[in-house]
Amino acid sequence: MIDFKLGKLPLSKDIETKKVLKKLTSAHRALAELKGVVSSIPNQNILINTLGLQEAKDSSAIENIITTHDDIYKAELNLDGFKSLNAKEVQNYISALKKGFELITKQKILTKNNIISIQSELEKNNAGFRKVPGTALKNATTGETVYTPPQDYDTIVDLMTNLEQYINDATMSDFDDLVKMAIIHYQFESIHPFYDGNGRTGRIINVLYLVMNDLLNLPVLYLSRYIIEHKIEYYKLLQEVRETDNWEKWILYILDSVEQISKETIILISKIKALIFEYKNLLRNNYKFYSQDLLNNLFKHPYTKIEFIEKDLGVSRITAAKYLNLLAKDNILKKEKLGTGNYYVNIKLIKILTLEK
Ligand SMILES: Nc1ncnc2c1ncn2[C@@H]1O[C@H](COP(=O)(O)OP(=O)(O)OP(=O)(O)O)[C@@H](O)[C@H]1O
Repeated sequence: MIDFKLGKLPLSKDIETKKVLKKLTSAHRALAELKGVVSSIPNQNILINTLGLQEAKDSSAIENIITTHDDIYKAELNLDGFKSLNAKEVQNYISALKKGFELITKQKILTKNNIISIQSELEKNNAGFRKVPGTALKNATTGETVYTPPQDYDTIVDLMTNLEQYINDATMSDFDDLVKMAIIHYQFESIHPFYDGNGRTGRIINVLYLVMNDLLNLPVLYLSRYIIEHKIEYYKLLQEVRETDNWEKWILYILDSVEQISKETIILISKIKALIFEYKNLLRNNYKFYSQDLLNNLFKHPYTKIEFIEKDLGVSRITAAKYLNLLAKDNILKKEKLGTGNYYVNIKLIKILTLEK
């Protein structure tokens, strides 16, 4: 382990090398296209839930909290018959993501306290920044300590205050926003301000930063799947910045993740969009009770239930049950039983979500 002291931002050297500038062009192009595709969906908010659940699953998997799609959609139903601790943790991730989005939408800035609220929603505790020393980052295979983050509470607060400034004050550095996102992620993970949840909170900060800088309107670019697929490199490159000041590779890694995931998400959203239109026509032409709210409900909740319909459509329980049962009878939804309750699966949507790369 090298002796390393984490410095404050901004960086004093220029890290926008030729390779980085070249990669920035293609990453931005893909991201801009994603922003456009998202805007073309009639009710974009459904995507936060549907894609957010995917991300919650992937991001939690990096922390070895493994669930299936079936489990996370079941957990969202909150029915008595289903208990899974891991799925509950995944639910906490999505509420932390939504909370973060709400905070930046309202306040337009991402403060230290916002970050604490996000982590607290994720971990369901109020521990805040680390106060007791002893945290060290270890190599998962050998158990060897690779990096000791700041141990002292005042130092952590000081570095987080500096990071807060860097996140919110664009004049502190004229690097491209995607380069800044990579720097912010490195810096946050290196401060490692919490006892737990630093990785997941850091991944939420990434997407919020994109929204704050108008690179996206909604938090729908999730890098976790890329990180899972390139996990060893992820840890190695973070460590290389520290050990050899090798920023270029780290920045290129993040830019490549933005480009690849943008492209994949464009395909996914396009498929969802086509299915929304298919269902819209199908429902509008065949059911008197068609409404935009009903359509949105079926896409916001890949597994839906009577109470969701009651609430979203403002109808009685009996009416909601009648609608869902009719759609199930016509094979538009699949009715399943869980404990004493029923739920209804949008099978075509599930196919898109689960067959997705
Ligand atoms: N050598 C390193 N340098 C900087 N950051 C590191 C290093 N090794 C790990 N990290 C960061 O620490 C995170 C893990 O921290 P922590 O266990 O608190 O978070 P988590 O959300 O619970 O876990 P995970 O990221 O595995 O989901 C990693 O995701 C990574 O971002």
